[in-house]
Amino acid sequence: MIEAVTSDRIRAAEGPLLAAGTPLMERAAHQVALRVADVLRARAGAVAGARVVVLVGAGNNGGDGLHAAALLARRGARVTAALLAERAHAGGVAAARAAGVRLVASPGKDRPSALPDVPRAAQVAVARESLAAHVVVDALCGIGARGALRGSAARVVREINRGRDGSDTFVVAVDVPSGIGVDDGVVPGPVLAADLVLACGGPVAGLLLPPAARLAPVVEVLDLGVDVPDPGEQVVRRLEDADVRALWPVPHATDDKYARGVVAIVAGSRTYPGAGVLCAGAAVASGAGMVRYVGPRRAEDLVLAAHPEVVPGDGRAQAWVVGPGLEPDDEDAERLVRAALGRAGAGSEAHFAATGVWGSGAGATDGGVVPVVVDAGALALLPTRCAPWVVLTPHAGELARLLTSRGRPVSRSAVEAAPAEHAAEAARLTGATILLKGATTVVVGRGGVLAQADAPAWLATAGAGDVLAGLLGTLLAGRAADAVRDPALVARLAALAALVHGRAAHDANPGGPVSASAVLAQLPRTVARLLALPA
Ligand SMILES: NC(=O)C1=CN([C@@H]2O[C@H](COP(=O)(O)OP(=O)(O)OC[C@H]3O[C@@H](n4cnc5c(N)ncnc54)[C@H](O)[C@@H]3O)[C@@H](O)[C@H]2O)[C@@H](O)CC1
Ligand SMILES: Nc1ncnc2c1ncn2[C@@H]1O[C@H](COP(=O)(O)OP(=O)(O)O)[C@@H](O)[C@H]1O
Ligand SMILES: [K+]
Repeated sequence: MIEAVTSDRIRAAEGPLLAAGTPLMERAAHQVALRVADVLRARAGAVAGARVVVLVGAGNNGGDGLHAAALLARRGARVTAALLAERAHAGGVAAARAAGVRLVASPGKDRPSALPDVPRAAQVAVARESLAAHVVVDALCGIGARGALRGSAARVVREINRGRDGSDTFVVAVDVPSGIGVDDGVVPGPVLAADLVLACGGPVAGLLLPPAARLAPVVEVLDLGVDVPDPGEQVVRRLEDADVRALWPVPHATDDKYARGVVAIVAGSRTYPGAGVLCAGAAVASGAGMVRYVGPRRAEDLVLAAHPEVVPGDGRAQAWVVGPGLEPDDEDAERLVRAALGRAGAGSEAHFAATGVWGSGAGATDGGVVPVVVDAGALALLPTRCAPWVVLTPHAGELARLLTSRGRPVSRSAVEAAPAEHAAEAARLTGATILLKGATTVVVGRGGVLAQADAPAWLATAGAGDVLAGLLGTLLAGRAADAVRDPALVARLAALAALVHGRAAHDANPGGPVSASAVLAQLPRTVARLLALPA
C-alpha cells in the first residue's frame, strides 16, 4: 500500500532534520542524479554525452534540480539549466556553474522591460532544447507551489506541451510535477506530465489524487531519512497488487456457499437487460458463494441463460447490489431498491454515537443489517442518511446530480476538476462510502481516502461499471460481518474492487480494446494471479 500525506506533514518531518543540519537537499540531488543517470543509460546508451535540460524554479525544488544538474555534468552529461524564475537557489547555481552546466537565465519579471523581445524567444529556445533532450528534469516547484504555474515557468511548460505530441521527451519531476495542487491533486494550469516522479522523502497526497494522478503515473520515493509520523486520516492510500491477498475473502475448507456470502442483485430492466447480465455475472465470476437476481422477466431469462448458477428471486443475502440498468419510474424496481437499502439499516449512526461501535457484525449473517452497493438508477432513491457500509458508485455526472439534489449545485466538469473534494462532500452529506469512478477512482469513507489508478483507458466502455458493482457486491458479501464491524474496511474493499477491475481489464487484452464482457470473463484468472502474489 502506498500512503501519501499532506505537504505540511512532510515539512513537519523535515524541520528537525534541517535544524540539525542534515543535508537533505544534497541527499535528494544525489538520488535524483542517480535515477536520471539510469534513465540516460537506457535512453541514450550512456550518461556521458547525453543531453539533459533542467527547468529550475525559485525555491529549494530548483535547488535540488541545480545540484542534480551539477552531478550529472560531472559525469559527462551535456546539461542545460534554465532558470525560469526571478531568482534561483544560490548554492545550486554556484555548484552547477562550477560543474560546467550551461546556465540559461530566462528574462524573468525583473528583466522584460530592458529586453522586450527576448522573453518569448528565450522561452521558445528552452522549449525546443527540452523537446530534443534525452531527459528533462522538472524542478520548477515542489511542495512550496501555490496555485497555477506562473510567469516564464508557465509559458515554457505550455510551449513544451505544444510540441510534446510526437516527441519522445522523457520528463523526470523532482518531488511533484510542478504546478499540481500538492495536497488536493487539482491541475489549475499548465503542467508537464511526468514519466517518472521522484518524491523527496515521501509522496504528497496530490500525486495520487485525480486529476493530477494521470500526470504522475510512476512515483518512486527517495529515502532521505525523513520519517513521516503516523498521519491518521490525513492520508491518501493506494492499494497495490500485494495488498489483494490480505483483503480478499478467500474461502476456508469448511465454508459452505452461505458462509462464503450470498449477493443479491437488483439490476437490469426491459430496456437495459444487459446490465443485469453483467452485474450478476461479475458477482459469480469474482467468487460469490451464491448470487440471487431480482428483475423483470426478460432480464431474468437473459441472466439465467448467460449464468445458469444464478438463483432467481428475492431471499436472504449478505450484500445487495442495486441500480445498474434500472429504468426511471419502474415501481417494482424502486420497491426492491428501497427494501435493500432498508436492510443496510439507517439508525447506525445513532448506535455509533451511543456505543462507539458501528455494529455487532452479527446482523450480516442472521438477516440483519447488510452492506449495499448503490449504482446508477438507484442513486436517486437514497434515504436521507446512509450507513457507511452503503457504497455509492457514481461516475462524475452521477455525483454532480447527487450533490445537486442535496442542495449543492455543481456541474460534472466541476466534479472532474476536483473529484476528491466532491466525493468527500457526498460522503459528508449522505453518510455513505463513496466510490467515484474515473481514470483514477477515488474512494472516500471512514478511515480516509483511497485513490486507485489501475485501469487502462480502454476500460471506459459501456457496462464496465455494472461489472464493477457486481464484483464489489461479492467482496462485501464475503466480508459482510467484518465490514459492518469496521466501516474503514468498506472503503478498502471498494478500492480493492477498483484495483481488481482495472487489472482484469488490462489482463483481458494488454494494450488493446476490452469489452465489459471480456473484463468479466477475465476476473477469475486475474483474481487467481493476484492471490498468488506474496503479501
Ligand atoms: N525542506 C527542504 O530543505 C527540502 C526540500 N526539498 C525540496 O524543496 C522543495 C520545497 O522547497 P520550497 O519550500 O523552497 O518550495 P518550492 O521550491 O517547492 O517552491 C517555492 C518557490 O516556487 C515559487 N512558486 C510558488 N508557487 C509558484 C507558482 N505557482 N508558479 C511559479 N512559481 C511558484 C515560490 O515563489 C517559491 O520561490 C521540495 O518540494 C523538495 O523538492 C528537498 O531538497 C529535501 C529537503
Ligand atoms: N479514462 C479512463 N481510464 C481508465 N478507466 C476508466 C476511465 N474512464 C472510466 N474508467 C472506468 O470505467 C468504468 C466505467 O463505468 P461507468 O461509467 O459506470 O460505465 P457503465 O455505466 O456503462 O457501466 C469505471 O470503472 C471507471 O472507473
Ligand atoms: K517539480
